[in-house]
Amino acid sequence: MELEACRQEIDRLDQQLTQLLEARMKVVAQVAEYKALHHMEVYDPRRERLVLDKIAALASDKDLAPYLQTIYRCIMDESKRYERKRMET
Ligand SMILES: C=C(O[C@@H]1C=C(C(=O)O)C=C[C@H]1O)C(=O)O
Repeated sequence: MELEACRQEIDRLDQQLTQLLEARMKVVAQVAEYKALHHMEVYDPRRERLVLDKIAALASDKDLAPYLQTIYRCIMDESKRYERKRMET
């Protein structure tokens, strides 16, 4: 595939990813509300371990699993940052 065609495909996928990540963050905001109400910690290492294991299991190309897990660690870090911000207000 030519560079321009690859970049067009990346742009199309980024549009989908942005929508999905936005939807994920909206659910994270609901989790923050629940945790605030029930006096729970934002960071749940057990749940994060489960998410990372699930991502590795879901990856059809196993060579990509460690990269996807790194991306997910970053996503979950930002989820926690957003949860804490939501809990302040
Ligand atoms: C969203 C949650 O809060 C945090 C963020 C997580 C995530 O983004 O998947 C997972 C666990 C928590 O550390 C949760 O507890 O489910």
